[in-house]
Amino acid sequence: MTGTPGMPASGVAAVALSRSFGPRTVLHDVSLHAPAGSVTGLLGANGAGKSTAIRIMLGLLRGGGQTLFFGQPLSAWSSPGHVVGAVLGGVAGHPAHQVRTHLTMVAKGLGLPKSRVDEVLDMVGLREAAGLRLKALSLGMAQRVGIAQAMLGNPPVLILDEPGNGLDPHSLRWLRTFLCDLAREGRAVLVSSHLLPEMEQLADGVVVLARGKVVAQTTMREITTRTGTVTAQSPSPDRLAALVEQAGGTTRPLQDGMISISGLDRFRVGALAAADSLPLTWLDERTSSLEEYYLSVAQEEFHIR
Ligand SMILES: Nc1ncnc2c1ncn2[C@@H]1O[C@H](COP(=O)(O)OP(=O)(O)OP(=O)(O)O)[C@@H](O)[C@H]1O
Repeated sequence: MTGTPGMPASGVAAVALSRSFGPRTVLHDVSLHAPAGSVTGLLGANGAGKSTAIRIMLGLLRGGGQTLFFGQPLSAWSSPGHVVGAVLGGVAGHPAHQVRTHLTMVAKGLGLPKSRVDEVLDMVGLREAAGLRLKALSLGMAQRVGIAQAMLGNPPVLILDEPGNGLDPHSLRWLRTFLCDLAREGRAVLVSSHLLPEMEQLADGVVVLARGKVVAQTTMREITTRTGTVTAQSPSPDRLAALVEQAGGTTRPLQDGMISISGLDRFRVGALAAADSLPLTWLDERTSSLEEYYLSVAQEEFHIR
């Protein structure tokens, strides 16, 4: 594997994706990296460009830029189905075909034995439903069949476009566990979504798209640690505020001698108070949610143009 200078050789990396429909540019210079061994969330409001970016990455839609799968463009791999599995919503098969028939046809196209169909059906917990016709599948079952199909070639990269849409809580939990397990096995999993609480539990890293541009790419760990808020209460709130501000934090008075502190974590605040023999009657730290982070970086989405 040779790779391309400046582009990550692990997982899937897209550089400078762009696309216009007529005079309208809907993707501008979008670059993102979904590393191996983790789940990366591609977040954005309706129309932000998530599906367009994914389709260009998969070579299903023409567009500018380049996408590398483990260092190589998809066209350089002899069998793309063994490199990337895609779940783009629904099952693209004949509605009258049974699940097993459909998957067997796809497996054949990939040069895989019939036994692989049973393996992927077991993987998604659908062995019992193998005889159902595609048109009879519930939304959750259809999503699992789509995932089984994507997993036939045992690809190291899985890309899913809004896989959680319309799923009930059981199916959502199943999906979350399944995708996390795939990532722990070393695969790169890229998932687009606007379900922020769901992504908060699922993703290791996020890329935020707003109006066709990447406005942030970071890890969940960064989000929850960097933007936390500490609340502290002391009999001398002014003294505590002065200590915090001298140490580089910012403070805001609340009710009952409480102050809200940002820029320092609770350990630092506790240590500052102890060093000054200042009693604390309350000390609490609340980490930021993905939703708060998302709204802070993608806030222009809500400006009326
Ligand atoms: N074939 C097309 N012709 C014209 N405009 C299109 C076409 N496909 C997408 N668009 C436009 O491109 C923009 C991005 O669409 P895209 O489907 O990629 O967004 P998205 O983030 O996936 O949104 P959603 O969450 O609603 O699926 C939208 O404004 C959409 O209307």
